[in-house]
Amino acid sequence: MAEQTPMMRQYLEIKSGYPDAILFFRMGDFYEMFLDDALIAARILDITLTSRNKGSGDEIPFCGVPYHSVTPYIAKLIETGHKVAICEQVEDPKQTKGIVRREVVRVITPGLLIEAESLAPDENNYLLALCQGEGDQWGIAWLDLSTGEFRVTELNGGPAAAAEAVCVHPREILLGEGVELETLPADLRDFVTDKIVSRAPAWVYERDYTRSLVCDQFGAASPESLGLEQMPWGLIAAGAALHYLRENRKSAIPHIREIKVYQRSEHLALDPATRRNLEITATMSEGKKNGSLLGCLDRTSTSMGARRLKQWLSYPLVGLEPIRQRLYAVEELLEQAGVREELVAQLKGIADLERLNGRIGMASAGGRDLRAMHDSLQRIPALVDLLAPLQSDLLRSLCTAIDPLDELRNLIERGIVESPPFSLREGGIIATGYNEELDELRAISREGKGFIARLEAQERARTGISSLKIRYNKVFGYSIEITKSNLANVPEDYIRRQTLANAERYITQELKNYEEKILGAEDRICELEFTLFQEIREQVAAQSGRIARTADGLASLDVLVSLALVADERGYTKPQVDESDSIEITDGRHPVIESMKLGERFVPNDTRLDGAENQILMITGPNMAGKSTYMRQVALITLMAQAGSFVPAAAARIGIADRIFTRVGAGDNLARGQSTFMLEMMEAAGILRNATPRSLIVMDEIGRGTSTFDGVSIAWAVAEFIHDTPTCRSRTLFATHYHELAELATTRERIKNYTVAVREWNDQVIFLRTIVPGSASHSYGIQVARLAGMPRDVIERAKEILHNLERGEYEEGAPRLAKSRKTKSTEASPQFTLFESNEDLLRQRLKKLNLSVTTPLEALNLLDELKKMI
Ligand SMILES: Nc1ncnc2c1ncn2[C@@H]1O[C@H](COP(=O)(O)OP(=O)(O)OP(=O)(O)O)[C@@H](O)[C@H]1O
Repeated sequence: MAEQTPMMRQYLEIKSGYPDAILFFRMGDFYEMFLDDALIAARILDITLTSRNKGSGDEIPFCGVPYHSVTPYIAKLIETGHKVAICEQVEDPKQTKGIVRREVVRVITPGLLIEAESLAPDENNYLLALCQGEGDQWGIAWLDLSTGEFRVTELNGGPAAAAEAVCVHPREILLGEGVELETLPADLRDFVTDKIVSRAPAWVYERDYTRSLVCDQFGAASPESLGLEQMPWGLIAAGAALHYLRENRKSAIPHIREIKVYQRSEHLALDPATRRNLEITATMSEGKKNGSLLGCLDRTSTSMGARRLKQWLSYPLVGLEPIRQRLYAVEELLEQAGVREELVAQLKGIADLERLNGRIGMASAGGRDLRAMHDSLQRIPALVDLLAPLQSDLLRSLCTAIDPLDELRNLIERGIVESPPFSLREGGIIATGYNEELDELRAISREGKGFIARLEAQERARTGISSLKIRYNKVFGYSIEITKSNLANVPEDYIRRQTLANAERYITQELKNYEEKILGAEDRICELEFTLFQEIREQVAAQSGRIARTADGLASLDVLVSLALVADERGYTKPQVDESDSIEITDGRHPVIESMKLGERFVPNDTRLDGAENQILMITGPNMAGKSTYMRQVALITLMAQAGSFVPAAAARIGIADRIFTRVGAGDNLARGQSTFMLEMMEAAGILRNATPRSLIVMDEIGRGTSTFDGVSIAWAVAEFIHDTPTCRSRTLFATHYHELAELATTRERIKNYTVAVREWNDQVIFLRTIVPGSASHSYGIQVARLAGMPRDVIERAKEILHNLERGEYEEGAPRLAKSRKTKSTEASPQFTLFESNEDLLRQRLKKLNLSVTTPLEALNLLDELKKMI
């Protein structure tokens, strides 16, 4: 770098402190970027790249954006994963000799965005800090700077930590300097790999330092008083997040006032695969809200409500009482249709108070933000009146939490004009009557303007020049403009100020005097208005705790109203939630498929699951019959009930589940070097390890990713394990194309067979979509292939092959199934035992019998068993 002008030296010095950010270097009305930053920014922002010292061999590439329209440029850089450091001039250039002092006042990172334009209204924007503790303990802290939400927890093991991180869905992840991604547990590494990872210095992850940061931020004497005594790693993660925040934000964050400490066991556990498979908040194929459960249930009126609904569906409850409270509230809002409608009308007029509160707290809110706060608060008294007569505990407590904040509303009403300008520096924000001095200055300015008009008329009369005009211009101030043709009539006391192509501009002493008075007053007005505005904003910020509580109450209210609305429109019913082990659903429907109205009427189905007789429902049935839909519908109804929603069924009793597991379909994870089948087995293994008798498992075609014999053996053994293992014994929906598995119901008392009814007609299959007891005899795969438009020749040939296979015959060049396999494998491997005839099994059973030690009762039982086998 040859050019070392003082300015460039200053730039390089500042830039060296922010190597991983694009430095926006303020120069007058522009932010300039230099060198590599300029190359990156010019490409992403599509702006012109130029260079200093052109042609000298020491060219310095640079580009710039105007300061007043910087937000979209920053947003674009952030969107593409960059950080932006804003470097301002921190002294008045007019008062400075030499180079003006500059400082970075803020670093904007993806996880620390607060600008409304850069944030999706119905999505939180989280920064997640991870800290690995001893014994594979993980501290996780996550915060949304835009709303002030801050949560912390601790988890045992990489998979659990990864599952939580997936659920939080952060925009940015914070790790300690030196923590190599390769050393993270596989699940976490996978999660972190394609995310934006930022680093905090390693020394930050130190107990005393983080402890003091956390206590300081939340005004606590000790971590104990915050409920963090049992979470040493959570505390460090929280402290690291606060450190990062302070380093980058460089200003107070008063709206982050509460730290919510939670345990994973407080919520229905859903592993990442299950969240994906059940399409709870996003569709599997496109990752979109539309088409997911959230999309189907979201009728909220505010962004706060939309975000809260997402949280409720992401974190369903397991506590009976809180679930019931939500359900009672929805029930009351469902019954009170009139109140509900009026609540919706009020809620629709309420802005995003959480984010407004954040911007006000961080002193980045403008006049329009304050006014939006005012207009929202104005709706609260009516809303509270509507809520006051309602009876349910939850609605009553929301009614108390929602605070009309009258004095704040009055303050803004008195202080801020109805439609304030965007800029804070150019006046026009503060209402008349709010401040005496301001009113006086405005009178002077107004008077001055009247004077100008009078002077213009007076000078026209004096000179006889009817085209004479008094003009104002930012550089030259006021002047009298005379066109060239009238110059002969210019009086002697006019002093020339500026020459234009067709005119001359003059000043008079009188005009100069007034100019000073008016412009002086206008400068003072802008200054005073800005000060007054800041004072008002600070007074509002001082109440950020009350605003946060109100916003929180409104968000929950909005969700409850939305749930009631959907329940009403779609005929959902209130589930009876209890601590039994039953799931009993009458006429259940799949909420999303039903709402899509695809042309086919949705056929409702019943479900009965329990720990005594109906633990595992073994569902066989043709392709395309509706097995997956049915199983997902049961899982979704359970999840909805535990989130506090009514459910798509005529009646439902839900014994609370601690976890829902799904093993559905198969997706490759080539990045991790695992095959489809490997992944399927890993997921299944995870389920068998973690499921409890309170869990709900959905197993859809387990084992189909390998050969038939291997697959059926695995499926069989998995079903047996779930049935026989006391610590697992979960309520299970098990769909399979291996019709052999239906045999399990004869030997396992809690396995029941179901199938999806179809009608055969003219070699075609008609799906009736009804789940009935019994098992299917074949899959109708070929008929489905025909429906899918497979060439007729292929269909005919497939039928021929199937026919031969079913008769145990095979022809040269055609597939050989059981026979070929059996001949290859001479020894009876365990999987073949499944297909041995009942006679073989009978023989084996009798062979093992030792009559000398068998009691008469045992003999009788055995006889009974053998009889059942045939
Ligand atoms: N109860 C129902 N009422 C109406 N339509 C249904 C119902 N259940 C499923 N369907 C429709 O049938 C289609 C196939 O359902 P699904 O995928 O559940 O079948 P499947 O038995 O799991 O098939 P496969 O075994 O081939 O995976 C779905 O796309 C859905 O639109």
